[in-house]
Parts: sequence; structure tokens; C-alpha cells
Amino acid sequence: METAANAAPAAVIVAIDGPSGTGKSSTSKSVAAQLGLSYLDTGAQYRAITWWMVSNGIDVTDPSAIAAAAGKPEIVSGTDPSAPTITVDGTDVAGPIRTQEVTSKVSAVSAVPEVRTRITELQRSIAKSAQRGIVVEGRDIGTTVLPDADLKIFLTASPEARAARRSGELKGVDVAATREALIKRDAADSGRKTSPLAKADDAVEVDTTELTLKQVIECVVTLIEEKRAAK
Ligand SMILES: Nc1ncnc2c1ncn2[C@@H]1O[C@H](COP(=O)(O)OP(=O)(O)O)[C@@H](O)[C@H]1O
Ligand SMILES: Nc1ccn([C@H]2C[C@H](O)[C@@H](COP(=O)(O)OP(=O)(O)O)O2)c(=O)n1
Repeated sequence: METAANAAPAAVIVAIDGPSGTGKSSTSKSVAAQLGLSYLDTGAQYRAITWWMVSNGIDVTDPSAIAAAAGKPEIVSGTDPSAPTITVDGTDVAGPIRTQEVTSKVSAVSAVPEVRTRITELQRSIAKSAQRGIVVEGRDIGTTVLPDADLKIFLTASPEARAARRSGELKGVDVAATREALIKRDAADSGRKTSPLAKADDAVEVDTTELTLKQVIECVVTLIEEKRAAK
């Protein structure tokens, strides 16, 4: 007979939100891998639907055109944190969704309510089917997608730290230009009507400006273990 001591831990749902460059993806992937949980990058889903709109000639300055097309692409996310995947209608789009063109258009596409409804449903069904639990990262996970998550984290960092991290990834891109682009995208994501980027009232805020990635990961792992122990 299985005892409490050797029973599998109950599934745990973790929501990690915050602006761009605060460390959501790197932290979430590593934490999920360490704890044997699934991992979902919701930004990649919004990027994927944006990529599809651009590739299919949809005018992304026209919310009604975006709304009319929102149900068309089939977006599939692979949730293994050591090898996350994203496909649109069967095509691997992991590379194309990271282009500057998609990055500059994703806020407009993701502000359209029909897009959010579609992607939110997909996210909830993925979270529900994760048997051991999942780390879901994005902008509105704690507030809208999974308001009953076991643990909500809101990561922040100064614009300077975030821009330095991002321009370190995009070789040759100017830090000042990166900073301006980040601030513009955060303002659009925080200012939209439908489920804007926001900290849930019950989220734990972690300012990562002066922390190493390793310290952030350790902090989140500790918070999850505390939640699991209390379950
Ligand atoms: N605490 C940290 N200190 C230094 N660099 C970090 C830290 N957290 C993340 N990074 C780096 O910053 C970049 C952006 O991190 P990422 O996880 O993609 O952020 P987000 O998903 O919030 O946009 C990556 O290159 C990552 O390795
Ligand atoms: N839950 C989410 C996740 C992302 N988005 C939108 C808003 C973001 O600017 C884009 C891209 O998100 P992504 O996490 O890939 O962005 P960065 O990694 O910070 O560059 O998608 C959203 O509206 N809601």
C-alpha cells in the first residue's frame, strides 16, 4: 500500500508573470526541469499566432481582421522543459517567432479579445492535462488564465537590467534601442483593455535586478517546495 511518505507529490500549478527580460522563461524552464513539472511559454503562443497572421497577409493594424482570423491557426505547444516546442498547423515555428518583425507586432495581435479567448482556452486545457503539475509563464497567468494557481510569482527588474540582458542575447543590438523597445512593449501590454500585464493581488513579487539567475531559480524552487509541503 502506498504511504504518504512515498506517494507522488500532488500536482502543483505555478504562474510566473512579469514584463520582458525579467527572467520568466529561463527561471520557469529550469524550475520545471528540476521539479519534474511541465512548462508552458505563453508568450511563444502569442508570437505563434502573430507569425501566422503576418505570414497569411492579415493586416495586424486592423483588430477586426485579426479577430476574424483568430480561430484559424492550430497552435500546439510541447511542454517538456528540457525541449519545449511550438508548431503552427504542423510547422515548427520556434525560430521564426523570435524575429524583430514578430516582436514588433505581437502586442497588437495579443490585445485582440478573440485572440486572448482562444489562447487562454488552450492554456487552461494544457495546464489541466499536466499530471505532475506545470509552470506557466506569461503576463496574465495569475490574474486571468489560472487565478486558482497554487503559487503566483511576479518577476520584476529595472529597465536597464532587462535591456542589458536582452541586448546580450541579440548580438550587436544597441542597449538604448533595446531599452526603448522594451518600455514601449511593456506599456502596450500593461495598457490594453483585456487581461493586461499585471501582478495578481496574491502573487509574490521578486525583484531580480540584483539577483543572479541561479538565485532567482533557488528562490522559486523554495517557494514551490513550501507550497507542496503545505498541500
Ligand atoms: N537574474 C538574472 N541575471 C542575469 N541575467 C538573467 C537573469 N535572469 C535572466 N537572465 C538572462 O536574461 C535574458 C532574458 O531572460 P528570459 O528568461 O528570456 O526573460 P523573460 O522570459 O522574462 O523575457 C536571458 O538571456 C537570461 O539568461
Ligand atoms: N500571457 C501572455 C504572454 C505574452 N503576451 C504577449 C505580450 C508580449 O509582449 C508578447 C511576447 O511575449 P514573450 O513572453 O515572448 O516576450 P519576451 O520573452 O518578454 O520578449 O506576447 C501576452 O499578451 N500574454
